[in-house]
Amino acid sequence: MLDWTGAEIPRVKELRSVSVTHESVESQAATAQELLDDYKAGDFFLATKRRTLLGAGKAAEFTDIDAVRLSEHTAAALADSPAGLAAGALPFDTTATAGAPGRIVLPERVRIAGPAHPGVAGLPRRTVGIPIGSRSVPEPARHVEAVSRAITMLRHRKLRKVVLARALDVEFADPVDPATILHNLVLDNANGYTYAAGLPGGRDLVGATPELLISRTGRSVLAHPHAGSAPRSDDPATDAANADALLASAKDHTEHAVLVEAVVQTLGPFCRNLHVPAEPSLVATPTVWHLGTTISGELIDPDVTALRLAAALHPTPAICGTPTEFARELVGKLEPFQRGYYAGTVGWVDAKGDGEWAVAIRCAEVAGHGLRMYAGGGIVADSEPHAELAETSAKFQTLLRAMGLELDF
Ligand SMILES: C=C(O[C@@H]1C=C(C(=O)O)C=C[C@H]1O)C(=O)O
Repeated sequence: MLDWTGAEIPRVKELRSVSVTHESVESQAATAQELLDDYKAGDFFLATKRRTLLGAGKAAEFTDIDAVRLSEHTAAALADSPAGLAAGALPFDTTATAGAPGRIVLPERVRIAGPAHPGVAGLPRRTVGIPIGSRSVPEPARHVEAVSRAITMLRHRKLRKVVLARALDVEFADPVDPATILHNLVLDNANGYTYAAGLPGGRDLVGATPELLISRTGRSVLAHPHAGSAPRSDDPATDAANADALLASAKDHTEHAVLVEAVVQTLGPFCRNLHVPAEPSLVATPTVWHLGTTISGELIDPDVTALRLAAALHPTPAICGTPTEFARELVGKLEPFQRGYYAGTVGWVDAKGDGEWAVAIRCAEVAGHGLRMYAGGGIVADSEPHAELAETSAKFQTLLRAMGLELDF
């Protein structure tokens, strides 16, 4: 099995100059399907409702634990380079000195096409491979215990919210190609952000998240934080009942309010005219319902890039908790694994500072013959431990479906 925590990752930046081509949809009419077909392990890929982006090759690479420093290096490199765009991933923990570093690449070749859907909808699915073993980390009963411990702390009011996750390892008979998982994820997810990013050590992060951490287009800033979840159901009546129960759930509205408050507080100094709807709305993914709030604002200082905003916001209480430091510490104590890039952020930033950064959830880290999937949920004082376990199972379905796996765990 893989050693998910022990890899020695160099925290140096390297830069070599190569010629870079930045082909946009205007200069080359690539289709989203072509970009998906051309994606290979190590590349950066992002499909959204508006566009499909493929960054291939590596003109320059920056790795740094400190997300703000990484955003500054990236902005400086983009100013001096014909690359036009940088893309990559930040880990969950951007404070751990020995943890996984953020990794930003200036690709040698960037290609942008229109949205993948509806064009890809009829494509055949790909077969990911034959699984030979799986393991829940921790055992489901231990996750329930961890949630119970967190609830005790929440009731003592040291904490308002904490997000606890569990992992699922799957090992295959043959090496896993992230391209096959990405292909199926793109087919399954017409909305949201379907992504792949090369990681240090030759691994790949692949996933489909509904959640936008931040986007910047000129002075226009958008965040779409999510908190509050309920499973989808194949039975329309149950599905609608689950959505109604979520909209009526005081616990889920509390989880959501803590998140929106934190996002608004962080964006406040960067933006004017922040618009925050009074109530969240329902977001549908193929596997989970969520509560989401679209927050928009106008950037005060145009030099603040999308990546700099992502560095300021991350980690939000959607994936960490409140207060941040205490929640992060508790996550480290209660989860028996390092999150790595799960619950980090993936995205791109261009030379103007525009970009999109999505919350890296509903994902797997792929390496060699195996992969590790992650799913978590926000816990507040009136959470119920077994319901939290069920919530993580529903969230695993995004990846399990894409891999054609029906696992009971
Ligand atoms: C942490 C995850 O999801 C986050 C937690 C949510 C919740 O607690 O309701 C909802 C959406 C995400 O912000 C995950 O999918 O692993």
